[in-house]
Amino acid sequence: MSSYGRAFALMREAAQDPWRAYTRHAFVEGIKDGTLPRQAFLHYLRQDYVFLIHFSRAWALAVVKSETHSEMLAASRTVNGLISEEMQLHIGICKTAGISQAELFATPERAENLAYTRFVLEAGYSGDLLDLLAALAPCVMGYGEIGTRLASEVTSETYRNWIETYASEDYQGACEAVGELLDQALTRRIGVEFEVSPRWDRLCQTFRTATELEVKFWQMGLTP
Ligand SMILES: Cc1ncc(C[n+]2csc(CCO)c2C)c(N)n1
Repeated sequence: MSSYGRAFALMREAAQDPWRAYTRHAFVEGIKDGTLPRQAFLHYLRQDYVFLIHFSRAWALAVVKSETHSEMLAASRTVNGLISEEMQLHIGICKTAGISQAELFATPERAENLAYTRFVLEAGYSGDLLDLLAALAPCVMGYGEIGTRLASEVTSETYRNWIETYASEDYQGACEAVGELLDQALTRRIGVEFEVSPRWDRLCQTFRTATELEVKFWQMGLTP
């Protein structure tokens, strides 16, 4: 996991239990072995589409909270990747499954979904780039970790497309870029020994809460 950076490895370690519940959730295992009901997957995708709208807004806020050109570049690349690739992927899969764009756009937002994205946005509104990135990191790196593991353990063709998206070199590169952004943003604002600063515990707590909200998001996926 060191390819996702030093800060991520430390935050992940501090949130070990929820991290495991997130990356090895029954929903994820159902994607791996193909036992996840199609209806649950499509319900998840529709909610995820709404999720990505607000996540794109949160990454746009990261551009606002940037202090250097390289931070702006990394954040704006993620905004672009989200809107032009990840959201398009969802529209495409839903279309193939017979869900129109109009239907997708009209998806009522579930409370678990709202809680997660507004928590992230609030971390950014009231804090600086570090608070925001600590809330954003579990989403980005968690899917990177899930994608890599599932690509090597997959036993079914059913959800191979989804797995390949997150296992792809492209996506793994995006995770590495966010890991580097997090390390550099911390070093710039706190110093190289950021993990001994008074801010560190609170940043780890934000990371942990976002991880717990990812667990609840999977759980929501299992209850259409
Ligand atoms: C609930 C939920 N959590 C994480 C992701 C994955 N994801 C969302 S934004 C982003 C960063 C830009 O690539 C990534 C990887 C998702 N789709 N849905």
